[in-house]
Amino acid sequence: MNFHTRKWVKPEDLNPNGSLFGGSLLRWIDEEAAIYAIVQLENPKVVTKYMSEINFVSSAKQGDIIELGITATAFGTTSITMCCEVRNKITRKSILTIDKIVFVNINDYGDPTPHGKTKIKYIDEQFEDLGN
Ligand SMILES: CCCCCCCCCCCCCCCC(=O)SCCNC(=O)CCNC(=O)[C@H](O)C(C)(C)COP(=O)(O)OP(=O)(O)OC[C@H]1O[C@@H](n2cnc3c(N)ncnc32)[C@H](O)[C@@H]1OP(=O)(O)O
Repeated sequence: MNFHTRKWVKPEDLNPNGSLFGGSLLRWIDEEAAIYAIVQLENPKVVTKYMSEINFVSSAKQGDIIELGITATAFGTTSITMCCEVRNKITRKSILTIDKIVFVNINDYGDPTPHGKTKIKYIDEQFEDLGN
């Protein structure tokens, strides 16, 4: 899994216990998964359909640097399924895992539409396409 995005836990991200607010983390994950799905499906119109159980493994605190990792696990006809892990950038300790996040490729009317993708496209392949 590639950990593309790093976040610095700031005072505005904290819950009353002084640790990272779960809602902030989920917002960052939804955004990260949306960007991943847009890039993979090459369509800016995608919506979150489903998230499986969210396991908050350990907490993060103010000043921690955390990193978000997303990878595709399955390509359906109109959907893409991903898994996610968030960990501490320095200690590599796991903070959260989600086994299954499903995004659906939609058309201008908001209806599911086939994306035609079957496998992960890596960054270097995307640059190769641009160069050719
Ligand atoms: C480089 C370019 C830069 C561009 C720059 C732009 C930046 C701009 C960023 C914007 C980024 C926006 C990111 C928004 C992220 C949200 O926040 S979206 C908001 C929250 N989500 C929603 O509102 C969605 C509401 N739900 C719906 O509208 C409808 O349920 C949907 C999603 C259209 C699906 O409709 P449906 O009738 O349920 O569809 P259905 O045909 O039954 O199923 C579709 C697929 O979902 C699967 N599915 C259905 N139910 C489930 C389930 N419970 N579990 C798992 N899979 C399921 C089906 O198996 C099917 O998959 P395939 O077999 O086709 O692969």
